Amino acid sequence: MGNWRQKLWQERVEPRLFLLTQLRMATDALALGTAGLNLVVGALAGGFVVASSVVVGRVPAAMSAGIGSPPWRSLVTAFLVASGILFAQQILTPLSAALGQLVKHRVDGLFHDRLLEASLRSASVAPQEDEESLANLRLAAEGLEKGSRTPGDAAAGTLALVTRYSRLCAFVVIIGVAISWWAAAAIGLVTMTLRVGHRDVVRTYTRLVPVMSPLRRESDYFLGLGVGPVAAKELRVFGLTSWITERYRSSALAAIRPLWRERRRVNVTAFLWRAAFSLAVVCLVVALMLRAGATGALTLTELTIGIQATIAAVLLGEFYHEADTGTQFGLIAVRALERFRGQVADPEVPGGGGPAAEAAPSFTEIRFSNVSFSYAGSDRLVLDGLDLTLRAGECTALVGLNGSGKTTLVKLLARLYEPTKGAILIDGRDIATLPVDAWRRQVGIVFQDFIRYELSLSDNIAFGAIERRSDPGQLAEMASRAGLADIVAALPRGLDTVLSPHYDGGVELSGGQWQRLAIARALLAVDAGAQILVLDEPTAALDVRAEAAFFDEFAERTRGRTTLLISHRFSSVRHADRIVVLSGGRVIEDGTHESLLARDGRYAELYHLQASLFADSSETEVPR
Ligand SMILES: Nc1ncnc2c1ncn2[C@@H]1O[C@H](COP(=O)(O)OP(=O)(O)OP(=O)(O)O)[C@@H](O)[C@H]1O
Repeated sequence: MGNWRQKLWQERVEPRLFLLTQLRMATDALALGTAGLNLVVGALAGGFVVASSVVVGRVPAAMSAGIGSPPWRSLVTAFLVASGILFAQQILTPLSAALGQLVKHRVDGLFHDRLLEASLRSASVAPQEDEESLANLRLAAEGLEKGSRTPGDAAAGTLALVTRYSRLCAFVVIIGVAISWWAAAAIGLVTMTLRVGHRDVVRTYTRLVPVMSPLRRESDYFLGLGVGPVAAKELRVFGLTSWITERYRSSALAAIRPLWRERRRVNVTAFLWRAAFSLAVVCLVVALMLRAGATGALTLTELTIGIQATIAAVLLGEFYHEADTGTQFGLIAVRALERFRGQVADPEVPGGGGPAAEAAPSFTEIRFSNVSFSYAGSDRLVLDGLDLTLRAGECTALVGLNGSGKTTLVKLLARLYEPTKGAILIDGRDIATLPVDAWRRQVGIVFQDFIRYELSLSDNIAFGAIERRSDPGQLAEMASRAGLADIVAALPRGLDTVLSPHYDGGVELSGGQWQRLAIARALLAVDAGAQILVLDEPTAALDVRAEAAFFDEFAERTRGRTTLLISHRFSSVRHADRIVVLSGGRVIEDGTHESLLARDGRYAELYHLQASLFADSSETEVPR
């Protein structure tokens, strides 16, 4: 297919076909009913032009024959018919708008489902971190978040076009029948010339959306920082309030500038020739009609019909506010979602389609065999031929400098990404061959950047094994194991308390309390059958006493579990059965705390460095 044809197909035809299927699925009868009603509303406009022209045509005879005469009565009849049509238009137009709104909401509801399904369908998190697919996802969601220019608007707008175009058809046919088909064709051409011009302006603006969106994201970000609670403290403490205001102003201006430039271009040049052409044709047609009227070739009724229909038709050569913004901008989201769906087809996640019910086997070891990995869009190998064996029932600690790849290793273990090279094997079987959901149920993780869900405390714990949500006893037990018993007891609604001050009766927890909650979540996963527990910096926000208590409890509770512990705190790390040091994407040291100290390598260097820092400080905390 030629380039322009492909573009035409992708930009105009495909999204419309998709919309039509959505209309059918969501609103079969409703869409058909609305389209039928809109057809009637359009036809009524033509009927009114004819009826009101007949009224004008009958006035001279009625006036000369006088009140009560047959011409007078036929004038009254024509007037009543015209009034009836006007009345019907007044009733049906708002009804059509209301049905259009119903269609909009139904299609948007469907699109919401489709958007969520597309966003969550990928087993890997790569699409959510890939800038190109993320941009499509944002474009698809943008309109829905604001509630305007949505796919529903595109659907309702498409139906609204039925009114406008049926009105135009009615006027053209009326001119053809009453005056001449040449005049009808000329007026139809003028209307469509003006109309296409207006619609193309909107289309030009829609092409700017992908350009403006990233620019607007920056200004939206500064606005969010300025008005939201997240940065409120720092902006004030660091004296950044005027700087933020200025950055918001300049980024907002930068975002709107492409639109201003384009608006000047299309408004000044493109309209001039269209306006001149249209004016010339309309003047010619009206002049010919008046001449025919003057010579008696047209009756007064025909002349009135011709002039009324011409003016009404030409007025349709405009921007359709109820249809054009919706159809043009709403289709952007439809196209963006289709592109995103293509990008998350995700054939590269092996085992992803397998039956989730197939349980992952129990195992004696997990082996990272020659595993290499680099993130999409980067050539840098974060893991570079890594070999590591985690033995079942053992607690292995992973240490290394910032950026050495510890969290990345965990993400591969959870199959959020697949290795670029090599494999992760459980007792020799590649985990990529297991159904991804079944495998993930084997892994309970506290991520370093765990999520603080603005939901109830019990939901925050239950997310570790959602099927246990209805077991408050077990959720309370997990809270207690993670050291939250006192907190729960003090909360107004106990486990049901919503953890956000933005809700009535909601509360905010401290950083350390949130961390305990994330730990409770992972403990629930383990209780529900996960064989591997991963803790990425689990005690970073805990005070020294809480950390010590956590590890005493932790050692007790996780005995016999396969545990992977990532921490920069050597006081935590030394509790592990085995310590592995990561550097340059590989394991460079492996042993117990004592053996690694005796070896006097990287681990010993980092340990002594941290110990000396604590010894130098006035704090009494030292690595134990
Ligand atoms: N989603 C991502 N996309 C691209 N690069 C990433 C992504 N996540 C991490 N990286 C890069 O991968 C490297 C390893 O990151 P990782 O988070 O695994 O390190 P880490 O050892 O856990 O660090 P830290 O001790 O600071 O938590 C870093 O250079 C980081 O910039």
